[in-house]
Amino acid sequence: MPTAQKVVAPAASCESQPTDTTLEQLDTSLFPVSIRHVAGRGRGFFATRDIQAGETVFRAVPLAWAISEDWMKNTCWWCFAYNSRRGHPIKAMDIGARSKTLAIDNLPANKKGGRTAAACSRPRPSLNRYKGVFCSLECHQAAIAAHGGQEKWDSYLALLVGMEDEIQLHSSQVSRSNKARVTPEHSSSALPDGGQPRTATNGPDSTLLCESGEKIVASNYLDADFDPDDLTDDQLGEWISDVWNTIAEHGLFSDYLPDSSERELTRLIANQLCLCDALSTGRDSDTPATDWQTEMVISSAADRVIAPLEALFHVKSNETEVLRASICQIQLGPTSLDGSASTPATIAPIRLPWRPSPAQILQSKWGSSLQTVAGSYSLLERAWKRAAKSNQLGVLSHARFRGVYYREKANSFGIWDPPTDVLQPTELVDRNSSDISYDEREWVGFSIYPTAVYFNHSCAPNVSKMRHGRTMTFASNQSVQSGEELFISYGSITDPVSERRDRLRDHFFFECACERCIAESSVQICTFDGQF
Ligand SMILES: C[S@@+](CC[C@H](N)C(=O)[O-])C[C@H]1O[C@@H](n2cnc3c(N)ncnc32)[C@H](O)[C@@H]1O
Repeated sequence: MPTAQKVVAPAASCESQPTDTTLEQLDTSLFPVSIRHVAGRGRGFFATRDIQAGETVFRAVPLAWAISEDWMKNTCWWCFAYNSRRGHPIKAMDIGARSKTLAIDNLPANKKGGRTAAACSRPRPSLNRYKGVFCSLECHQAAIAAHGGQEKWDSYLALLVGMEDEIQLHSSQVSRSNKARVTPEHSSSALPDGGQPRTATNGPDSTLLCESGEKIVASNYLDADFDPDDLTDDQLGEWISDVWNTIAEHGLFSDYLPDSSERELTRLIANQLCLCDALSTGRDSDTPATDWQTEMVISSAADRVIAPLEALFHVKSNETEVLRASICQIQLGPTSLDGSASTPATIAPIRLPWRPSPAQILQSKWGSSLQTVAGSYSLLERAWKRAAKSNQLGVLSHARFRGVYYREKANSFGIWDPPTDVLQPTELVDRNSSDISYDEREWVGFSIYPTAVYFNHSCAPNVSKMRHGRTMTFASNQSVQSGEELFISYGSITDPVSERRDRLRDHFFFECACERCIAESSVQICTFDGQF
């Protein structure tokens, strides 16, 4: 999301690979669509009958969302109504709750503003307020209901305030450096090499410094037969989970201050976790994921959303891809934790060769790629602990956090004002006509529409999106024949092919293989058949 959030993006991603039979079950008589598997693109929406231009083909309500930090006072937290000039009248924190539960710790202050002695060992009361607003009392009530009642809503606000407090605290502490540092207990003295900084390794020809000070040519220690692709996502997921246990236990990356777009994503994750818990109350957590997907599509027709809570625990392929890409580098780390550094890392098929120490994680190149996500998790975890009545918030774990993070990273919809798709049907006729510029619209946040995850992208889409309040409606912008695939666009489509494809790669991590790109490209396009 950090890079992708200013782009109109689709929700996406399902982590389990359902069979085609299951996908066919997603047919719903309420919309003229079914979801099928298509070679090269994973799943997609298909027309189940001839569709006229302008017909509604699908509708979705959001599961979670985050309002941009810049427009919090101007955008209704519930219905996304945007008022650029005056903002909205009802402030989330003015309605009763602040004095009761929002202060992180309602400590008595003495007359000079200091705290009493008894209070000194306790956390400071919050100086921050959550800036979110509502356009009406109805929206405010709807938000409370969605969270499962006043107490849970107040706790959620306390969490957001806790995040502000942590950000403020860290801004002052980390203003000089936004990089993760090795804290004393995990510092260089804990390194197997006795404090020598280890050379970052870049690949088979890199060197690293061992305990003995001896430089090892890493390529000597690579198993020539090893192929990271031989490891399944589950195998990698197990190892990733181990590493994250170390990260969480030792509070690694807590020095890292996420930037504003990462904070927005972190707020969205907080929102999703709290809403999921509220929505899941009383549900059978053993319900298979595919049944949840079916239910999600059907409930979408009734403008309801249900929470695919247990789906968060499946390892996401984009998370394992990150590891797979740098797996050779990881194996080049200090070869053992017991000091037998000259023993080459052996590659076990199921478990990777070593569980890195905190210092090794901090210093490894792969570890630094975790900085953003682990730093954001650490921020949320601290805020979670700070929040009054945090037991009302449900459970925060790195598995849940990672589940949402990797699932939604590139798969949210931008919330724009005005709320229409940039591309209108008439503009499709003449692709040379100037696009309504994204600059003419305001990006006020982003949201997750889990039932709309199956729309694939085309640079000549036959479906346009229109947001009505929080509901996203998908309508055909041309006539579509039964059996044809329905495509939306994931952003502006008026750029030249190379720019369009670069943007999709950078923001959504795939090579566009739409018909228009193929027709306009001289290069061979590789397609992807997997799924997030
Ligand atoms: C929002 S998801 C769409 C649903 C997805 N096909 C699935 O099965 O989960 C976006 C993903 O679909 C695939 N995709 C969508 N449009 C594509 C296109 N034009 N060319 C290639 N792959 C595409 C990419 O893998 C992309 O990451």
